[in-house]
Amino acid sequence: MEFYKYQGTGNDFVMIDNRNLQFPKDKSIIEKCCDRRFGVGGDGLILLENHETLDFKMVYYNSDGRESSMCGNGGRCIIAFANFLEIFANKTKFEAIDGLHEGEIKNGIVRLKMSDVSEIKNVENDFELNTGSPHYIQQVLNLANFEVYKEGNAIRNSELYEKEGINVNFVEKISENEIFVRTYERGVEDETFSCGTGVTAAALVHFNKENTSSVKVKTLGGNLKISAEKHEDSFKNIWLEGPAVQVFKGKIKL
Ligand SMILES: N[C@@H](CCC[C@H](N)C(=O)O)C(=O)O
Repeated sequence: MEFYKYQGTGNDFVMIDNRNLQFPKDKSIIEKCCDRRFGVGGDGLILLENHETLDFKMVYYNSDGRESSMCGNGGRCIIAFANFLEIFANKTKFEAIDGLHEGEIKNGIVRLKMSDVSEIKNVENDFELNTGSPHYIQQVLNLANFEVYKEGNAIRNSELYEKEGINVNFVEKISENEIFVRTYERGVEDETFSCGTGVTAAALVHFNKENTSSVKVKTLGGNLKISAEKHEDSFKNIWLEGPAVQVFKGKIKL
């Protein structure tokens, strides 16, 4: 079966055109495709499928082989893939697990409209919110030397989150206009180079504190940009923007 590999700021995905519904949605096959030693390797696997009224449908699996909630970088990568497949030229609308998304592509930069966010909860000095996937936000200093795996794994497996899991983001403010984010991802159970729904969550917490509406986000895999509109306690018109690149293509032996 033909596959493509995409990366969005280092968050990497096995991408499959499943418009003919030929891909076997089997946990162990997906897990093996994402395995970096026994398979192609990726933080997740994404299927592009037909949709009755929109341009396409996105089906996302974490590297543990389980279908999961929304993936922001994966959403940007599937927009680049749909553009490559000539499903649309500049602007698109597609369905993902959290609902309808809009997307745009120009000069290799992909913009994805995220779901509205209605609530940011305080958890002691930290925050919890859902940007299509559940996220925990902790602000730290000296993030470059922070033990993301150890601390992220402890929060993700704490009594509060152990059952459903959560993605854990550590955030350092660089300036009013720039933050640095590192993420421990649920379902990968490791730090990834970037997490789109995670940087979006970190940006919304930053907007609340700084009273701003746009921020540049540095991740281990590159830079992203988030903008949003605040309406009382909720955020709307949230856009995640950055590069999404096709890396190679090949054939998977199933
Ligand atoms: N890499 C993602 C997040 C993917 C989903 C996450 N692992 C979960 O299970 O919640 C992103 O870019 O948003």
